[in-house]
Amino acid sequence: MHGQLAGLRARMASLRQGCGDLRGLVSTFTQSCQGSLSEARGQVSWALGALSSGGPGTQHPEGQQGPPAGCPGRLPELKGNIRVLCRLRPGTSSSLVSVEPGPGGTVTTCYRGRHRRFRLDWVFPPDASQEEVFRELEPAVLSCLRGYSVCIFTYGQTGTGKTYSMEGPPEDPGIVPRALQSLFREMGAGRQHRVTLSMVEIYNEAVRDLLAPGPPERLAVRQGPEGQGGIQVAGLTHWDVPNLETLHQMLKLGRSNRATAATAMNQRSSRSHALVTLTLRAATPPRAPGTAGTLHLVDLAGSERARKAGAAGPPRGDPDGARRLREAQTINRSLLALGGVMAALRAHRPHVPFRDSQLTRLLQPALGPGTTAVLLLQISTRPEDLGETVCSLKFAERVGQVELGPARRRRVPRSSGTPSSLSTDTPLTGTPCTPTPSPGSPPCPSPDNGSGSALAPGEGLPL
Ligand SMILES: Nc1ncnc2c1ncn2[C@@H]1O[C@H](COP(=O)(O)OP(=O)(O)OP(=O)(O)O)[C@@H](O)[C@H]1O
Repeated sequence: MHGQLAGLRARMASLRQGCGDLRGLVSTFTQSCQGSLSEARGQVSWALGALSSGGPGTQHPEGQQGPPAGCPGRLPELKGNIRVLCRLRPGTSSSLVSVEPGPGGTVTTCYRGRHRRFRLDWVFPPDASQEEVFRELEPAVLSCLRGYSVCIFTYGQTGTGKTYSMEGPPEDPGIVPRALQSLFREMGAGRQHRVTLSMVEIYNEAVRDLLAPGPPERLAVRQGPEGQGGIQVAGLTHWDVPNLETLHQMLKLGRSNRATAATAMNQRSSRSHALVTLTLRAATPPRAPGTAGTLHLVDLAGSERARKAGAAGPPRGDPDGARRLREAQTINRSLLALGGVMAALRAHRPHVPFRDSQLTRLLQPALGPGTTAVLLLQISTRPEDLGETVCSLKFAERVGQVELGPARRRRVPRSSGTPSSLSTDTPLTGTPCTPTPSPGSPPCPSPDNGSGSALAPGEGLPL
């Protein structure tokens, strides 16, 4: 009898535990349904309002502004298109390029006697401040805290200000430092999120870990396990970031490891594509699944015509010139591959050639269904750059037609390990650690266990 009673008690306890688990799940599910419903309601009412008042760009009744840019409720985002912002580099102004700045702004060019007008989601004039540019991106950045995947990438001819917009000088910081500050401010002192960072560059088609404890080595990129999608980068280090200060130090370290060189077009030209990935995993109530948002900040190397950039036809025995030429060729090839991917996505082709370059392979999860992507196009107004300015604008206009679908939040099971970097659905592996890097000296991580971390136009683009 005693034995049977003890058995029954144990079964009762386990049933109670099961009931508790179930209650937790039901309550999270209800909350998540309510959140999605109110988001959907907001989208529908905003869309109806915009339709009845004649579409986007029309005046809203007083006090009834549309949802802020980048928020899921915005009308153009019902289809989840890639948003395209355009920033003009300050410098020689020319009557051949004129702009109507602001939302739904335009850039008009006159090239070889032909006028063309490009409409973009937002146009920033040459005197736009770093603050103005970031204000337009901030809602998208903050949505990562709620589990959305956001990718912001800069694109444009060499020397047009991509790194300036992304990083900015210390006295006038750009998107990356502002985004980090904004995220940490939003999380507040009683932080509910675990933040993880990784940083890679693609130099001459080699993927390198900019935050590796030793000298950056070439990392292998491969497809994730069958059926789980995603990309894996073997040996990539992910770092737990305890605070904003540490994050800034790590980014400074990563930037100093990035390949740059002087060219005829830019004294400090980035010779590689740089990808910074932050994963923000929400701490969750017991037994409930959490969310893991991802922010990808991508500073692409600039497209360049080899001759103009001083990289063409190096005299014999000029190793630097030969190196610049090879860099320019690989940069242009990978940007061409990006154009190919965008063209396939735009046309909803069943096969998207993500495998054509390391850049597109790494960007695959960031351009997947349900992600939010923003392209910041940088252009020059100098008459001698006009051909490339028109080329970049054509590229951007077509990118703006790519539909990724309405943004979706990413849910993760409670017990997952290291957050994935560029992946939305790859299993999480690795040994996270809490580094305390000091400027100039690499932090001391426990790199991945070797099984691979989940990573989740120039001339004539094929669009
Ligand atoms: N909005 C701006 N205000 C002030 N200076 C700017 C601005 N945009 C660019 N610059 C300056 O122009 C120069 C080139 O900018 P930057 O290095 O950011 O170009 P890039 O597009 O990243 O070039 P690359 O592709 O060669 O790396 C820098 O000296 C930068 O400070």
